[in-house]
Amino acid sequence: MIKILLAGFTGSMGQKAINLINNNDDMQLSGVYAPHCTEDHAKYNLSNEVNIYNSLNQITDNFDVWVDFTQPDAVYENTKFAIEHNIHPVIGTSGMSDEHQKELISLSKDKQVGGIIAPNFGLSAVLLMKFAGEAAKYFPDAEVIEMHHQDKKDAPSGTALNTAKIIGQNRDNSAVSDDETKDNLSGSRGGTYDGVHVHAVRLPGYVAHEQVLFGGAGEALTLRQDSFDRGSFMKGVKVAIQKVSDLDHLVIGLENIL
Ligand SMILES: NC(=O)C1=CN([C@@H]2O[C@H](COP(=O)(O)OP(=O)(O)OC[C@H]3O[C@@H](n4cnc5c(N)ncnc54)[C@H](OP(=O)(O)O)[C@@H]3O)[C@@H](O)[C@H]2O)C=CC1
Ligand SMILES: O=C(O)C1=N[C@H](C(=O)O)C[C@H](O)C1
Repeated sequence: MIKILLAGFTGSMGQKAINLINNNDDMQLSGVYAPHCTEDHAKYNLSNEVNIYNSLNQITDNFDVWVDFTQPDAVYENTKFAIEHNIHPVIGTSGMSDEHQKELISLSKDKQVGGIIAPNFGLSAVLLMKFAGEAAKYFPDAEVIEMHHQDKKDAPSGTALNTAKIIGQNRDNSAVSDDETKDNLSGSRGGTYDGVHVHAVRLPGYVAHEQVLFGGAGEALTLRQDSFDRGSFMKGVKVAIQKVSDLDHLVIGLENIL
């Protein structure tokens, strides 16, 4: 039985994760971490046996896996806490800096605690990132457009940043066309990450979507993925919970365990 602590259980993803755990016989939701939540098991689909912890230092029980769907400003501390307490982190929360990721990978190697940070648990997004890396070898000129629901707290998305990083790692940066556009409206060319322009759209009705546009001489290639429902992330979360203890350090990306 995999004993799970879920952080962010009141949120959109947290509620989906509770259903996933409750519907899998090899998983047990043993605790939830929620600094702002007063006890209200029924409202959040929790059985009364599940402990609600309001601060990290209350967490004294043993857990196997820490599932995190919280907020960018909480995720580093949470992941560090999990690794330091020999709990395997399965991290979906976006917004962790490269420096923090590097530090936690190093900590996980020292402690030999396997874990995963997945910028995206959806297969369509994982494949889009893989294909973008391949396309970037032939089309070095590329831009990323991500589109999300209006409640998303961070921009650009973790998936978009990871896509830009993969493009930057796979293309010949000396072959990228010069861009001397004069920005008449600040921000109109988006932000740049590893030299790749990234644009973020926030609109009601959307869930999570991404396009990567590659341009070449007289031709273009467009890659697109759409998550129409948050349930689309749960297959990836399930695999991560089941396989994370096979790892001996923290890895970035679901593709590492598929
Ligand atoms: N990797 C992936 O495939 C996916 C990742 N995500 C990411 O997951 C995260 C959560 O998304 P979503 O569920 O939509 O967001 P929500 O805003 O719906 O939920 C956020 C949750 O985090 C809790 N929370 C807020 N502050 C803290 C804190 N300081 N410490 C611990 N918990 C806190 C909230 O509790 P309260 O309201 O009580 O403060 C709430 O339960 C985001 O970063 C998002 O980008 C989302 C979808 C897929
Ligand atoms: O906030 C979301 O919704 C999502 N966040 C993740 C991200 O920042 O990439 C994954 C997915 O895009 C949904």
